[in-house]
Amino acid sequence: MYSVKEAESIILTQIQPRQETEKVSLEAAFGRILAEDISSDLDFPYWDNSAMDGYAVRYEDVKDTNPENPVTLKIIAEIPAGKVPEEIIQPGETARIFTGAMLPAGSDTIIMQENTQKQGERVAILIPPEKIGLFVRQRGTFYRAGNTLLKAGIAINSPEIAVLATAQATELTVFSRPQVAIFSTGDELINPDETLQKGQIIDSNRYALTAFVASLGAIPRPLGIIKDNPDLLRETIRKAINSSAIVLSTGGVSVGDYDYIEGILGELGGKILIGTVAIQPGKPLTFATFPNGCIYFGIPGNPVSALVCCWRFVQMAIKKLSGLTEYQNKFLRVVTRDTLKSKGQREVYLWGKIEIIEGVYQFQLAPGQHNSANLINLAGTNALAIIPQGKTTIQAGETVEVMTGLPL
Ligand SMILES: Nc1nc2c(c(=O)[nH]1)N[C@H]1C(S)=C(S)[C@@H](COP(=O)(O)OP(=O)(O)OC[C@H]3O[C@@H](n4cnc5c(N)ncnc54)[C@H](O)[C@@H]3O)O[C@H]1N2
Ligand code: MOO
Ligand SMILES: [Mg+2]
Repeated sequence: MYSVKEAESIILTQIQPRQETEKVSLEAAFGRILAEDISSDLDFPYWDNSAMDGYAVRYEDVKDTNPENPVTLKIIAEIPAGKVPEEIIQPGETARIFTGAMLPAGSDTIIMQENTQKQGERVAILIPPEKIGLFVRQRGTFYRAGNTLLKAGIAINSPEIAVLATAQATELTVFSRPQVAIFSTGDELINPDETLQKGQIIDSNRYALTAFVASLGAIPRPLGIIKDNPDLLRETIRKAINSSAIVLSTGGVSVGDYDYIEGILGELGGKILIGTVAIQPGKPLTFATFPNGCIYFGIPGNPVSALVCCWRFVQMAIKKLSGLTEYQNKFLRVVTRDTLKSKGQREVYLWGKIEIIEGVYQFQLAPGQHNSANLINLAGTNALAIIPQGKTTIQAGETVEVMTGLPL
């Protein structure tokens, strides 16, 4: 049995970022992972421009002005945004200017309108600027042409979309989304639209895992419920490993007589690198690789175990494979409002919520039973509190390590 850290390292070692890329338009780039470094041949700002509606002045002219005896300047031009100024500001002159408009030659400072008083063709500058260059957005001060703007391996969200638009990257190269096959195993399972007969269980894992995979930007390929029948399982697994980058099955990985997954993976040429992990819930996690590069996660069937394994292990695997540079899980140390208990044998993950209470993050256990079959109180959670192996109690008020960012 591997520790959680050992299992994490075994899994990550096997996963290489995919090489397949595709071109997408800027409009279709949101949520994708950039596969090329982006740079621009434009400085940003593109040219010196005004940060305020006001007057473009020479600092020398106005630095000693005051409200009692203001300097007045002759207005020789009006420069709205978009206009290229032709006039050169000489001593004693100014130009009316608006936010975003190009600075006229000769001027070096902007006086905001509120600190002036217009007097026909002239304007009185009532308050001196604190420094030369005030309210001028100088060319190239945010970005110099030719440098890297965005690095390959980042997720494209709204801020990156703005940068890409400004860099005129109307078509860009992103990593293509990996396909993830998903199926549930078990004779007892039925689909949610079927009538429950005695002894049966409604398949929730397939739906949970499909949503989980989609939330990571990969393409889920749900393959349904497969009976605990070695021939059916073998055929399904064979097809899945030949058509997907990652395969996720749930159930059939423990020590029961109907737990066939591990044996079949071996028969099909899979290399089983993990059979059990000292994690609760989720101990019978199976991890295997195939010669064609396919990665297989045999995930325990209990619904909470299934999602905890996905969050702890499959999440980073999908992220790394998808090309994301930041694929590691995120951990925080926060105060727990509840006392957290463990038998001490495995690393225990308790589901709950981190909430901001009086401005500080705190962890609160999900109410109800903490049982790996209780998927009901998993709803609404956003974090897993971790009790290290060997530790039995973390008292309310103490700090606990919490894994955040669950893609629910
Ligand atoms: N003798 C032992 N028994 C068990 C052990 C053990 O170490 N020794 N480990 C337990 C742990 S921990 C877990 S977790 C489960 C894992 O079991 P399997 O992965 O083999 O899964 P199944 O036996 O097929 O099912 C377990 C449980 O989960 C329900 N299930 C299965 N699939 C679904 C689904 N798609 N949707 C909803 N619920 C599902 C299934 O009905 C069972 O109740 O083994 C323990 N046993
Ligand atoms: O490890 Mo199992 O996943 O507790 O139910
Ligand atoms: Mg079983």
